[in-house]
Amino acid sequence: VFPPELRFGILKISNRIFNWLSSYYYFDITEIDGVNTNELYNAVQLYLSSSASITGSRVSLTRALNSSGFTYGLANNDSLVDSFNGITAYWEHHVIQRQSQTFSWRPLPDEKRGFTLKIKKKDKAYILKNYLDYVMEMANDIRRKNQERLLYTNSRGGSLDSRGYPWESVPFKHPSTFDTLAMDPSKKTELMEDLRDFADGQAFYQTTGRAWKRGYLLYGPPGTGKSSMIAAMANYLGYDIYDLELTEVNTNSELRKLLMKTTSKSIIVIEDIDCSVNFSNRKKPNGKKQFEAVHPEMRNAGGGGEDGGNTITLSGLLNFTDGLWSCCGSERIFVFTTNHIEKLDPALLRSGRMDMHISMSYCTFEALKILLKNYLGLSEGDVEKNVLNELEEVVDEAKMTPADISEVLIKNRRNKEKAVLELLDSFKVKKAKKNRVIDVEEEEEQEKRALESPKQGCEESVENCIKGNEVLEEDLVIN
Ligand SMILES: Nc1ncnc2c1ncn2[C@@H]1O[C@H](COP(=O)(O)OP(=O)(O)OP(=O)(O)O)[C@@H](O)[C@H]1O
Ligand SMILES: [Mg+2]
Repeated sequence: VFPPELRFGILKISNRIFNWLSSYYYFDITEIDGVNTNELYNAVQLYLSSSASITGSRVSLTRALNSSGFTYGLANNDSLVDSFNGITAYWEHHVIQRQSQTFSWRPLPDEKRGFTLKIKKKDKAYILKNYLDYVMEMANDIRRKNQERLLYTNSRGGSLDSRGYPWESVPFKHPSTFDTLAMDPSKKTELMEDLRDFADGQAFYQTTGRAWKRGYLLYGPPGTGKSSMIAAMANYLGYDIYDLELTEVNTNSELRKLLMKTTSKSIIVIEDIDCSVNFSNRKKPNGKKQFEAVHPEMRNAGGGGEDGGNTITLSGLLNFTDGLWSCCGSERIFVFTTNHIEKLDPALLRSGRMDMHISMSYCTFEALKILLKNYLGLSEGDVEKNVLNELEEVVDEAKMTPADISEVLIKNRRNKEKAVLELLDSFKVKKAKKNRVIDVEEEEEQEKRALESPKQGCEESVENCIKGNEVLEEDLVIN
């Protein structure tokens, strides 16, 4: 009816009248907010997935690759009513096909998704203040209760996915727990208490003005349970794991972006930190510390600035764990692992950065008892007294890792007695080998000393002689 030039104006006016007459407010929660993924969208989806199953509305069912459970979701373009403290909230899910893009800096998903929340105007203040916080909290709870934790990796390098996310994730299902971890019980209890204090310590961190984060350095020989310990930590606290592959990160700013995209209640892991970075090249000619990632192109790319050049610098890594950027989220744990703690820069080790240094070492008798219980179901009383005594005698000197021991136990697990005896044999063989090596080394050392001694004596006498002359000369000058 109306001419085209009037249509837009009339639509605008009619919208205003409608809004004025309507007793409802509408809030749009889109999946992608500008360039970033909207966390509220994901939370609403998860929260409604629990309510949708109750009200019997139409739901969409998904099961992610490798996932152990189904995820319910509000079906496309479906709606649902939820009530919160006597207030009614209407949710609607929109899915619109996106028009084909001619040009975009970043590819966007084919569908544009979002939720619309409809609430009475009089409830606006209350809903905005309490309800949305409640939705976020419930979503976090649901995720934790599902026991479905995620393991994230940045193996794609610096490239982002269609939702602007640099991390890829898979469901995390490592079965390691503190019960299955063989280590000194007192150390284990100390660590578990520390983790619990951290997770419950929001108020403490707030009052002391500290960022709510904690750093752990796990060090020790290969096969002593460092990676298993990280899995146990994640399972104990119900946190996600971000496994940061430093060799895939090209610059400090990329590192910072990765950090910004991690969520709270997570463990950020850098495994084998001494191998991911080139320590031979830490000192720049001008004396500044350089911390180049071992990356073929980067080695050729050369220096770069202290920050933001072509390489990751030590200061970039320190900022990542301890600087202002490290608290862009909260409740985060940093874990570094290494086989060679002596190779690490002291700046990385100081408290505040790595709050706890945990040594994972060769199997002790206490740890052995845990392995026997877990692998063979044998308690201390089930093993013959003399065998147990022998095990206790040799275990420390044998210097076997829990990984070596678990191999012997797995191989013989059908016959428990044989498994224990074979383990004892392995201990003895290992101990004997070690003693032989020590004997040979000592012999070699003695031979070397014998060969060097006349020469040493000669050199010493020459030195003394020179010194004597110097003294004489000095005396002469003084006189
Ligand atoms: N302390 C331990 N308690 C129980 N099992 C262990 C322990 N240490 C090692 N294992 C077993 O040995 C295997 C290897 O352990 P893990 O990968 O945790 O060692 P790591 O210290 O991370 O080694 P690396 O330094 O080579 O990365 C695991 O599958 C685990 O079953
Ligand atoms: Mg490991």
